[in-house]
Amino acid sequence: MGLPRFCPRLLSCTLRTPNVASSLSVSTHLRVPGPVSQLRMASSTPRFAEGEDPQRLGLDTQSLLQQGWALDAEGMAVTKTFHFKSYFKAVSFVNLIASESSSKKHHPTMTVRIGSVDVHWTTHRPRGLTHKDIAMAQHCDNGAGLMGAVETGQGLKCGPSP
Ligand SMILES: C[C@H](O)[C@H](O)[C@H]1CNC2=NC(N)=NC(=O)C2=N1
Repeated sequence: MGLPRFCPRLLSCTLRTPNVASSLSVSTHLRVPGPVSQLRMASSTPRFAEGEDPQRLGLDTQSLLQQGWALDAEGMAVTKTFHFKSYFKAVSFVNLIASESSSKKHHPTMTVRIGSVDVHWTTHRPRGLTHKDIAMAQHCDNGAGLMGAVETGQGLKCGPSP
């Protein structure tokens, strides 16, 4: 098995000044589907659902953002990827969250990979971020600690060992 071959066009992109325009052009070289205008960027402003207390939730949301959570493009969801040393730990984490979701009747979208889990919390009705999303995101952070989550880059990865 040989070394990965570099794409000269991609290399020239990454060597340019790292401003927004160049990172967009790198993304198009990496074949992100759809036009550049549809690229999803994280929002910096949370949008809380009707009936929520933005003052209280605002502080809690800022704490989450400092702990590695991000807002989605519309500011209506919080997302985070948790990394694990084994697939079993990743699935156990999913089950832990699933159990709390069932009891609280509030459910995430989760994508399980061999050594990581993407978690996405939003509220569908009323539409936007609610105290339930914030509480469940905090529960995820606690659960990840219990399951031995590791730093980004330290999780199990698919593919041949080096
Ligand atoms: C009736 C039931 O409790 C509701 O449909 C719940 C189910 N789980 C949910 N989960 C999430 N994430 N958002 C919701 O609005 C939601 N609604």
